[in-house]
Amino acid sequence: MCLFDLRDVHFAYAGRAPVLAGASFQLHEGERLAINGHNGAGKSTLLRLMVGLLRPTAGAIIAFDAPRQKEADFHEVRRRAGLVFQDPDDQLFCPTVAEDVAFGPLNLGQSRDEAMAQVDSVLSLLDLMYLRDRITHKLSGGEKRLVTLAAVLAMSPAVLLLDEPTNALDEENEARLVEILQSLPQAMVIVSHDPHFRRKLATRSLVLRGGVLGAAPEAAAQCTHAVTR
Ligand SMILES: Nc1ncnc2c1ncn2[C@@H]1O[C@H](COP(=O)(O)OP(=O)(O)OP(=O)(O)O)[C@@H](O)[C@H]1O
Repeated sequence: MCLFDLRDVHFAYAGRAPVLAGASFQLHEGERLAINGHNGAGKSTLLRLMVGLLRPTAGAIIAFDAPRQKEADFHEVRRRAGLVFQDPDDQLFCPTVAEDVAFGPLNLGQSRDEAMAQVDSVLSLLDLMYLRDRITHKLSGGEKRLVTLAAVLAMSPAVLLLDEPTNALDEENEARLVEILQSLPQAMVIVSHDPHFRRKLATRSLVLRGGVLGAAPEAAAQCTHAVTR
């Protein structure tokens, strides 16, 4: 099944030069697609377009087999595709870690008990139970990064969109993150500047350059699926 199909997507921020100039790619079930590209190439912009936080100026976004255009179209997309933002402070806003992780499940209609059980399950999976009752804004950068992943996983998304997930992580936590992500069944898009991390996880790699996506040099060593550009 094709989870995302971006076709010839163009995008520019108001009054700025185009960031995306015909970006196309597909994400299929079971894939871990790495996207690389220089600073400012538009990788975070691409992820934001996928979940409707930005709208393309031209082109099509098809997600979970339906074209998505209006805000209402993206509500379902945001339930099924969890975006871990590059900056954890864009994502964490509750007083405690447990409340931040429970926020998504509660928003999806789970009872308080169900949400709290989900919090414990996800924090245990990530070995983060020791952070459960900590005040979120007093966490270290790496701790916040792991909590944002927990908050997204708590919503059991079908697709994970990870924007620089290793930022601020030490070697031990990066290795643990690799293990966790390898063990997850979800398809994912991994935006990362870390070639080692990409090599360990990606089943396919693309590079965003000049506003379009193309095959990455490291792709030769990987198992490849349908690459559209
Ligand atoms: N809200 C905004 N308003 C105007 N320009 C923006 C905005 N957000 C990003 N940009 C610009 O759009 C371009 C693409 O930014 P984006 O964050 O998508 O790049 P990126 O590839 O994720 O970069 P990095 O690797 O540094 O994280 C950059 O030139 C950036 O300065």
